[in-house]
Amino acid sequence: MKNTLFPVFLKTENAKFLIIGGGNIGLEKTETLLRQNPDIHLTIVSVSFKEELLQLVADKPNIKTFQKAYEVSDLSGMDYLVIATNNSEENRKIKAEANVAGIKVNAADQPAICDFYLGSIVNKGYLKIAFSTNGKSPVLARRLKEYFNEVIPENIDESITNLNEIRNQHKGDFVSKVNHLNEVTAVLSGKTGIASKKKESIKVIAAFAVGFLLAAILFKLLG
Ligand SMILES: C[C@@]1(CC(=O)O)c2cc3[nH]c(cc4nc(cc5[nH]c(cc(n2)[C@H]1CCC(=O)O)[C@@](C)(CC(=O)O)[C@@H]5CCC(=O)O)C(CC(=O)O)=C4CCC(=O)O)c(CCC(=O)O)c3CC(=O)O
Ligand SMILES: NC(=O)C1=CN([C@@H]2O[C@H](COP(=O)(O)OP(=O)(O)OC[C@H]3O[C@@H](n4cnc5c(N)ncnc54)[C@H](O)[C@@H]3O)[C@@H](O)[C@H]2O)C=CC1
Repeated sequence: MKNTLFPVFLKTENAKFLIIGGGNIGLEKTETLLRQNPDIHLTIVSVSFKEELLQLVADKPNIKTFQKAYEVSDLSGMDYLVIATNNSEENRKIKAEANVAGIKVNAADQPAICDFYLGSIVNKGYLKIAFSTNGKSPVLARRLKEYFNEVIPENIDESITNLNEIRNQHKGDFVSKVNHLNEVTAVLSGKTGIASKKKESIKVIAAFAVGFLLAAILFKLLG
């Protein structure tokens, strides 16, 4: 089993995104990008647009739409491209031209021509988790997102903010700062008795959850 994907978290403030294709998938990907940054710089080029997509972007000056067929000049100045047309031959041509222009490409239903995959995203304020199954089962990525959305407390942001304050106010050198932060977060690491017990119970719960999920999948498959 080989998994060579390298997860990164892109800064979107200054990046320019392009979507080619304004149908169902174009709409889905636009919603996905807007969920991460409502002010994202996005251009959508499409021969025709789904009405819902036009309505979604109507009042957003940061999103530009061009009703026309793709041309290589559309790539000018773009950083990331999501291809979502219904023409896989055209998609391959767009991908090749984008790569020549140094642009990284995602193609919704053609993993073979993707330079990167989109993940299933848990958003809890400053905390962000992205799941990938290396393209093998996107639905499982979505299920994991739903599960962790439920189990991670909404107020995790308070802990992150508190730790950030400790971090910023620390007057010591790098080593003493890391030592201090290690101390205050030791309860999470399993180095204390309480944490190891908690960890054990979490393992048992996780094993049950996975077992339950597998049983449910088997039940569906067989029945
Ligand atoms: C390779 C990848 C490329 C990419 O799109 O980036 C890809 C490819 C394909 N998806 C397909 C199907 C489905 N995709 C979803 C959902 C999502 N797909 C996403 C990502 C990815 N999908 C990348 C790999 C991610 C990874 O590594 O796990 C998510 C996580 C993120 C996002 O899209 O934003 C998003 C969840 C969003 C959320 O969290 O809600 C569902 C379920 C649903 O819609 O509920 C189904 C149906 C069930 C199923 O098949 O599992 C098909 C077959 C199409 C066909 O059969 O025709 C292909 C093509 C193929 O595999 O050949
Ligand atoms: N809709 C879905 O849930 C899924 C769709 N797919 C696949 O993803 C692809 C896209 O799906 P949809 O968004 O549903 O299709 P769609 O037909 O709704 O949208 C495709 C859009 O691309 C535009 N387009 C086509 N050629 C173009 C070009 N040369 N330049 C600019 N725009 C162009 C069309 O005008 C149209 O608006 C299809 O290949 C489909 O088979 C795969 C999995 C699920």
